[in-house]
Amino acid sequence: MRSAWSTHRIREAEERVLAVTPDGALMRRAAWGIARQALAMLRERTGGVAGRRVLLLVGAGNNGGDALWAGAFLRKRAVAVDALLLAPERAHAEGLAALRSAGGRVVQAPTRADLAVDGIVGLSARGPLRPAAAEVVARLDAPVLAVDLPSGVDPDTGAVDGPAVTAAATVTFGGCKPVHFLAAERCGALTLVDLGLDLPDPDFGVLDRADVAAAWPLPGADDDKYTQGVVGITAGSSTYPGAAVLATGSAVRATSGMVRYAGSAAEEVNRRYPEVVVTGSVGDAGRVQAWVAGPGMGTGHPARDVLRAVLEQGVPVCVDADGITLLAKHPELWDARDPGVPVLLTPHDREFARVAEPRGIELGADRVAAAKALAAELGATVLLKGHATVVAGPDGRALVNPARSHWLATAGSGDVLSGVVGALLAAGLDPVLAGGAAAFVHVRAGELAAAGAPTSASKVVDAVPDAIRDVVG
Ligand SMILES: NC(=O)C1=CN([C@@H]2O[C@H](COP(=O)(O)OP(=O)(O)OC[C@H]3O[C@@H](n4cnc5c(N)ncnc54)[C@H](O)[C@@H]3O)[C@@H](O)[C@H]2O)[C@@H](O)CC1
Ligand SMILES: [K+]
Repeated sequence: MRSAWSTHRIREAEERVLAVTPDGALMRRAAWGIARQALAMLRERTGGVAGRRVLLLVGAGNNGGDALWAGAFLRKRAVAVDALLLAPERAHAEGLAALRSAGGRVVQAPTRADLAVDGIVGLSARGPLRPAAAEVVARLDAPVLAVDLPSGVDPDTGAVDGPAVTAAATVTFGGCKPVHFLAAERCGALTLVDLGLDLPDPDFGVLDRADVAAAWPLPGADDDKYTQGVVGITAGSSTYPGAAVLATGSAVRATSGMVRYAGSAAEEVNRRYPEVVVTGSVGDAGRVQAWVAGPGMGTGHPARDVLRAVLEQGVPVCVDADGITLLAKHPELWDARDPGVPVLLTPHDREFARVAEPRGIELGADRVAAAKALAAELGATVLLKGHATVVAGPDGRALVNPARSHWLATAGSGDVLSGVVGALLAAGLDPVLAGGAAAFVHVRAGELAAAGAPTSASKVVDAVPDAIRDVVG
């Protein structure tokens, strides 16, 4: 698992190491990491390094200092290095001296380059690129290697509110920052240079394939259809039977355990998935180990009563879509649950706001903080959908799942996710891990279904087994 720390935590840890490290040693280690990556990129793109051209974009602080030192190292490999100083009077003095004495040039306007190094702004970045930097960046045609993070993107939230760098690669130092996962597409390939920092618990973790494989429940020799966890789905309505078919189908594809469906779309569900045991109501459904409630179920009083019946059953519940709206409209529904039993909400932004705003929690740029605050307030796990999905538990733990493509932005995609979450909750996974692993497999299924062209939620459902195979295989 990779982890991310907000900038103030990285800074505190850096200061402890700086206090016991010779002056400039940390910066030179960081700069050497940049130089190595630059050499690798030059080799890969141009077949060599000697005589290739690198343009350094140098801002006012230590981020620019890193770039200047990296330029000095590159000169030693006979790379031609030009430095464009965006705040000449505040450029890092030692770094500039090192570059000059290694034969680097200071230029007044961008020069032709095989690679640009973005040392405009790093940990202290606030807001988008200022106009002078924005103009230079807009005119670049070389690939960009970002020092620490792509300038103009908020380091702690990944928010982009104006001109910003899109890097082909980023080299960061000491520990990853939230931007690296919340705006992964701006960072390109990420490398971490170890600075020997003693870091506290991270702000959030990022599951990799091996973590999801280790967590994914696989049937053993002694398992039957009941022991792997029975999933109950209550979803759909006469207006929206499709949501029931998608969520149920996705649970069927995600587990070899049993799936039950309770609701008014029983016939449609059974026609498509004969292996599902269907009934008209939650009360008649029989025992399940977890429920998924909400997709397309409506927001009227009958749906409210169904949700209450589900919450009263004392098993983990994934509440999605209309279920979330019902919880916002009828906060007393929370009283129906046993507080010791996990509830996992899977809101998109508008659903999140419906539940959070009456409780004084705003969904601002810091999506991780907002999801954590709502999870703590509700005593429930919150999976906030978005380009990067955030899963926050009531105990302060959080996971982020960066998306790698946009194909999952399609109608019914959320119903598919909730079915996978349900399968994992029924198997007994911790809800934060269930949310994180489900989001991971959901993204993979989306990629497989799309294969580079628009797809549909039904196709994503069908791709779930391939996605699981791809992860656990
Ligand atoms: N602290 C350390 O020990 C280390 C720091 N390192 C580098 O130092 C960086 C942090 O350096 P600094 O704290 O000096 O600050 P930065 O270099 O991030 O920023 C410098 C100044 O830029 C200005 N600025 C802020 N937002 C801007 C924007 N949008 N457009 C233009 N200018 C803006 C501000 O005046 C800010 O003080 C890290 O990102 C990393 O690259 C590395 O050398 C490793 C060691
Ligand atoms: K930067």
